Amino acid sequence: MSTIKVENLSKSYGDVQALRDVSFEIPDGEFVVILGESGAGKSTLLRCLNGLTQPTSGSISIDAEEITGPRDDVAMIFQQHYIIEQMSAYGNALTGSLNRTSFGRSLLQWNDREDKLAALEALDTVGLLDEAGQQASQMSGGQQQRVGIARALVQLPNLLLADEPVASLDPASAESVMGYIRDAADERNLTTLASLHQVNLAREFGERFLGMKDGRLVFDGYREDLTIDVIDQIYGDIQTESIRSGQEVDA
Ligand SMILES: Nc1ncnc2c1ncn2[C@@H]1O[C@H](COP(=O)(O)OP(=O)(O)OP(=O)(O)O)[C@@H](O)[C@H]1O
Repeated sequence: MSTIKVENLSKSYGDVQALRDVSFEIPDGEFVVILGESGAGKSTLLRCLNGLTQPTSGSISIDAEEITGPRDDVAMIFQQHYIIEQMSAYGNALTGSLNRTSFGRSLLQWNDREDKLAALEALDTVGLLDEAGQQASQMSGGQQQRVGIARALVQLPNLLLADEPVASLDPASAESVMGYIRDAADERNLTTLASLHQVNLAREFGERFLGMKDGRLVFDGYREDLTIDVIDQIYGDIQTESIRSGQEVDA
């Protein structure tokens, strides 16, 4: 539920220029997929958006307010689940309210009624309401990732970021988890940016696409504009050979 404006964003790590003069705007509620080869700058862009990395130059604003560090209303889903294995799915989801509750209270589940309702609603969104009491360690990788999504939703974010959220899952689980992320974003009209390696998944779930190469934004457009030639431009020919023959693609 936020408008994002990225202006002339650059980031260098010593001699490595991870982002080069990247600019774009995302209107409220759009679902954006970031594509690019390994090292193209996708994670750096997401880390700048969640305030964990300071850009070398340029700026990012959310609803006209410049990002200067981590914010409670920006949630991130990672490739690794980072969930607490000994805790139930419900307990893990509740930790998303940490920004509103002390960690101790959250661990003891002394949360407000609203937080508990938010946790149950989020578990419902990711199809895990019936498994709310199940210990996370007993769950599959895909279920654990859905718990991670629920936790991000309990944070009540205005901006949802996902860095390779399905990279460690098998193709069927990856598709299912992407579906849950998309549904969660649609239900809550959440502005979302997700980086993905799998071009086919990106085309299935993305609304708008940002293509990155060597730290530059080389494509910004919607599904109908994401042609094979554009994918060639982002990845080179190897990727698209498999797309043409209809195979699953992993960048
Ligand atoms: N903390 C860091 N220190 C030094 N160099 C870094 C750091 N983080 C990223 N880089 C470099 O910046 C460039 C962009 O990296 P980034 O992780 O943003 O790319 P990416 O597109 O997310 O790649 P991947 O898909 O492999 O995660 C790469 O050359 C990478 O080696």
